[in-house]
Amino acid sequence: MPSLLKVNNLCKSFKQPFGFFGSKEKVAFGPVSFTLEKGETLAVVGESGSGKSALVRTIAGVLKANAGDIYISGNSIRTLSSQQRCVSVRMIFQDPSSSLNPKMTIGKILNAPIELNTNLDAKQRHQQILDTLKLVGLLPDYLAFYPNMLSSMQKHQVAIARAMILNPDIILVDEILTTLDISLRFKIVNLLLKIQKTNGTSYIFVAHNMHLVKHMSDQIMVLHQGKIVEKGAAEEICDNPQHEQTKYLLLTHQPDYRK
Ligand SMILES: Nc1ncnc2c1ncn2[C@@H]1O[C@H](COP(=O)(O)OP(=O)(O)OP(=O)(O)O)[C@@H](O)[C@H]1O
Repeated sequence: MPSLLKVNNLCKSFKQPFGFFGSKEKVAFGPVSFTLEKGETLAVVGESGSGKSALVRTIAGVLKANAGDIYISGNSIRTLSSQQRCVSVRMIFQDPSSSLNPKMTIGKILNAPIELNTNLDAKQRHQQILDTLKLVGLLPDYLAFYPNMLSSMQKHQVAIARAMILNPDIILVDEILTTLDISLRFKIVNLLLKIQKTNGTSYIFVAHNMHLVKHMSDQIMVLHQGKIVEKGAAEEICDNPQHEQTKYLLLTHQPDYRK
């Protein structure tokens, strides 16, 4: 049986201005290869600029790869329509506060992806929105609220609801915990784990901090200057790191409860 997600020799580089008229290629990451199975969490860790966000943005289709292939359940994403891709893979962006449109109510924010990507009628869409709000622990009253009326925690819950609204197989989570204090971080991690248990969702979880992801990930992949320098079972990587960069990340980020 094919893996839920297979990433094969994926590469991304950006053109940067060089000299007066020239340009040069800046490699963001690659070549990167890995697989992700149903219900599994892969943490992508690395120092700032190591290519983590560019990698998940490329998998989400926000950025176009320069080379390599992505397969979902054995199908190349080149053969999938943008709707099929949206239903399979959703992304939660780095800062939920700025990624929620301040001019739209929560109801409209959650309705947009279903209206764009499914044939459900208004009643069915409303029911799906209510079910998803319940899944993330928000009351139906929030449908009429605007993002500026929500706490930081509630904005994160809405961002998770927006990612879950189409019940995707894979959610890409790009460093959403950095703006939260420790107790809220654990609440969000617990919410993501609860959703994974009930819906069988797979996560690719981008983080700086290895201690934070140790207990919520099945695998950890360490990126350094765009290359995978270490990859394996989360406990094994944290307890017995082999690469200097992994050792450095473990040393520089102490467990959160000690901060
Ligand atoms: N839109 C862009 N244009 C040009 N270069 C970019 C662009 N996006 C990223 N890069 C470059 O690609 C490299 C990887 O960036 P990326 O944002 O993926 O790193 P990161 O590991 O997610 O860092 P951070 O943890 O700080 O978010 C960096 O050198 C960055 O400057």
